[in-house]
Amino acid sequence: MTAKGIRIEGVKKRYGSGDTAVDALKMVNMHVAPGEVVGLIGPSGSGKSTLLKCLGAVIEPTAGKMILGDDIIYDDGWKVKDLRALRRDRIGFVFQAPYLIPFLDVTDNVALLPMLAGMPNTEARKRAIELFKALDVEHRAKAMPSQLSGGEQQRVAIARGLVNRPPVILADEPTAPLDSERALAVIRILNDMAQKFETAIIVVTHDEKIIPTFKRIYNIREGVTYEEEGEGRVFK
Ligand SMILES: Nc1ncnc2c1ncn2[C@@H]1O[C@H](COP(=O)(O)OP(=O)(O)OP(=O)(O)O)[C@@H](O)[C@H]1O
Repeated sequence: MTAKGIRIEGVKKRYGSGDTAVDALKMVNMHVAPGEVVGLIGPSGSGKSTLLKCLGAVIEPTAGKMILGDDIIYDDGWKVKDLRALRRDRIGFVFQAPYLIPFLDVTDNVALLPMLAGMPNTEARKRAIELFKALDVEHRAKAMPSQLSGGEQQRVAIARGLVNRPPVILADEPTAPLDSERALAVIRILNDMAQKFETAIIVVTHDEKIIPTFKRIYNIREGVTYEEEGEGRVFK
């Protein structure tokens, strides 16, 4: 058992109340160690988005415990005062679409988040460029988002997810629009970044192309998580 990374114990989420109540999460147990990338899979309506929203402190669970690093962030109620800072500094998000701001160059797109956290512009841009080096898009640092290919835009979006050095990254269908080769490249990058920055990464996916790459998978069915061993095919 690791103290770091993310640990979820007995998390439940009920939407609404009375006759119309929906128990979207009935029993969620998960742990993801620093440096690990796990898959979260499950049929439509099984609770994947609800779980990501709880983990990302976007909605409040109904019960259970969530531990981030050494801190209990939720225990039948939020245990951190500033949820905005928690989302900004300790959780990185990567979505299916890159959602880059079209009128900022790609470096500013990534530097914006540390700047919101109070980092001076030059330092924030420097940090963005360091990530671009690791992600092999440094040569595009001054380009506008519309001048980048889809795969390059997704790498910039990954840099944005990593830039505040969060201990956890939540990736929601990050490879859905990509072909096989690019999808596997994104997974390889996420694995490299997880190890380099000791990040715990959760990838929600339906993408058959990448499911065999995970060493560990959480399968969620009707709001209950089941841990499974994955094939870990590419990264054995
Ligand atoms: N805001 C809400 N109010 C009431 N019920 C909700 C709400 N959001 C989701 N649900 C219900 O909770 C259950 C889980 O939904 P959720 O969106 O988490 O599933 P999912 O696994 O992400 O599905 P998909 O793969 O289709 O996106 C579903 O029955 C859904 O109808």
